[in-house]
Amino acid sequence: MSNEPPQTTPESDAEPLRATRRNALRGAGLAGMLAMGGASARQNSGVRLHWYRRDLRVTDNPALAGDGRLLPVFVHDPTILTYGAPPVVAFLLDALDSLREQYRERGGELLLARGDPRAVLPELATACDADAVTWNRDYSGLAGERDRAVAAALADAGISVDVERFGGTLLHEPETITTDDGSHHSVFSNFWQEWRTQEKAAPVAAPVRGDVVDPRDSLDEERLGEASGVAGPLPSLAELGFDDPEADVQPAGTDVAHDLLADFREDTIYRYGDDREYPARESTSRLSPHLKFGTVGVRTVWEATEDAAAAASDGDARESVEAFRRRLAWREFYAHILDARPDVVTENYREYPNEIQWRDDPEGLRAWKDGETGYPLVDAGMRQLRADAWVHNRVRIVTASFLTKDLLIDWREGYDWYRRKLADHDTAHAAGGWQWAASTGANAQPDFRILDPTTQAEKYDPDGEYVREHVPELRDAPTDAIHEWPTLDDETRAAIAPDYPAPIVELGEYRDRAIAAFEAARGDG
Ligand SMILES: Cc1cc2nc3c(=O)[nH]c(=O)nc-3n(C[C@H](O)[C@H](O)[C@H](O)COP(=O)(O)OP(=O)(O)OC[C@H]3O[C@@H](n4cnc5c(N)ncnc54)[C@H](O)[C@@H]3O)c2cc1C
Repeated sequence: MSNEPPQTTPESDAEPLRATRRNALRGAGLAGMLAMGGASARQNSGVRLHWYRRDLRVTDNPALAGDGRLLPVFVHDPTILTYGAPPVVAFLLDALDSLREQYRERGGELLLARGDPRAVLPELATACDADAVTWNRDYSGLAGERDRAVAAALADAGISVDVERFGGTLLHEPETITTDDGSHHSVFSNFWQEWRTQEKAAPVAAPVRGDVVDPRDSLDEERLGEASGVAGPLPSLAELGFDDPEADVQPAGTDVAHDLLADFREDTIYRYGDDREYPARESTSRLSPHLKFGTVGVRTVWEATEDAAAAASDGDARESVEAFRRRLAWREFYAHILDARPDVVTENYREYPNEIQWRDDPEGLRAWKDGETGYPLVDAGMRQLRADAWVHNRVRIVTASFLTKDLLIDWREGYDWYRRKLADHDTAHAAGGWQWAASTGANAQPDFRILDPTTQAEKYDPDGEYVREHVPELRDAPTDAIHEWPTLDDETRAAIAPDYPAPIVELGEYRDRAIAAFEAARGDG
C-alpha cells in the first residue's frame, strides 16, 4: 500500500443454507403477540422475511429480489451493540429511519425488534408464516457465528423455511478471488489484477408497492405497536444504552448517499487521482459510513464509476476513476482477509519470531487521543476524529503510524479508540488499516519505515489549511511555524501559540527505538 491506504454479488452467488422442518413455534412470545393481532397461520404464504443488518437499502439489494412478498425486519441485537459506540449507532438509527420511510412509501413497514436474533427470528418467521428467511452475508467471525446460530435456531424450532444467504456487500465474494492454492490473497497487487478484470454484476431493482407486505393488513395495529416495538418508534440512543455522540455525525439514508455519489461522480472523481491524498482538498467520496451500513450498494457505486469513465474527457480523468476503483478493491481485499482470518481483529496477521515489545505509555496514549501531541497534523487528525466521526485516509495513516511507531503503542489501542469515535467503523478495514500502519498486517508498510509526521504535513498539507481548520490554537500561526513546530524553541512556541503543546516525543530518538523494537521482533536485533 505504498502511497495508498492501507463491504452485491450476482444472485447466482447466493449460497442457499437450507433449514426445512415443520413449523412448531406458533403462539409464544413475540409470535404470540403478533398472532393475537389477528394473524392466522397460512401455509405457503408467499412471505419472505428479510433480516436487515448492514444492507440498509431497497435498491441494489440482491436478497430482496425473488418470489413472494417481502417482510423486512431489523433486530437490535444486544450482543452486537456491545461492540457499538455513539457515532456508529447514531448513523445506524438515522439509516433505519430512512429505510423505514422507503418501506412506508411502498405500502409496507420495516419491523423493528430487540433481542437475540436466535429467538426473535424464529418467532417472527412463525408469526408471519414465512416461506423463506433471507439475509446478506457479513464477513467477521462474530457475524459468521451469529448467522450459523440463527440458521440452526430456525431449523431447531422446526420452522419450514428456506434460509438464503446473499452477497449484498461486496462486488466479489471471497471464494471467487483466490490464489492458485485456493487461499485468500495477501498481496494487494495480485488481488487487484484479478478483482479489476472480473465481470461486475449490475444493481438489482428495488421492490415496488405490491412486492412488500403491510403487516397491518392482517395484524391489529395497536397490538403490533405493543409487540416489542415491532412497528413502534425507533429506539433512542439512550434506550440502546449510548450517550449522544460528541461528533457531528454525517447524515445517513439512501437519498443522502445517492446525492453524495452523484456529486462525486459528476465532478470530484476526476480530481481524485491528483487530490485524494490532501486532506484539505475534500476530494474523497465520504461514502465510508454508507458503504459500511449499506445505505448505498457497492454495485451502484461501481455503476457510477462506469458512467464516470464513459464521460471522462481524457486519459488523466480515466486514471482518476481507476484510482477510486482501486480503493473499492482495497475495501474487498480487507473483507476477504477478515473472512479468512477472523482473528485479525485482535491478533497480528503477520507473525514475527519474537513478540513486538509495545510500550505501556498512558500519558502518550492520552495525548494522542486528545490531539495534544505537539505534532500538528497528528493532532488535527485526532481532533477531526472527535469532531466529525470521520478522518481523511492520509491522516488516519499518519495518526496510526505515530501511535504504533513513534510512540510504539500497541495498534489494538488505536483500533479501539477509532472504533469508539468513527461513524464508519468497519471491522475489516479498521483491522486492515491499523495492521498496515503497525507493519503487522497483510501487504503492510515495511516495519523499518517510520513516517515522519512533519514531512507528511509539508507534503500533504503544504499550506497548513487542514491543521488550521482542526487546531484552533494554530489558526493564526504562519505556515512555516506549523510545519516546524516540533523543532521550534520554547520561547518561539510561546510567542506564536502559547496554548498549543510542545511535542511529547523527539522524533529521531523515537524512530531509533521503533526500528530497534521491530529488529528485535524479527530476531535481528
Ligand atoms: C488506521 C486506519 C483505520 C481505518 N479504519 C477504517 C474503518 O474503520 N472503516 C472504513 O470504512 N475505512 C477505514 N479505513 C480506510 C479509509 O481511511 C477510509 O475508508 C476512508 O478514509 C473513507 O473515506 P471516503 O469514504 O471519503 O474514502 P474514498 O477515498 O472516497 O474511498 C471510497 C471507499 O473505498 C473504501 N476505502 C477507501 N480507502 C480504503 C482503505 N484504505 N481500506 C479499506 N477501504 C478503503 C471505503 O469504503 C471508502 O468509502 C482506515 C484506514 C486506516 C489507515
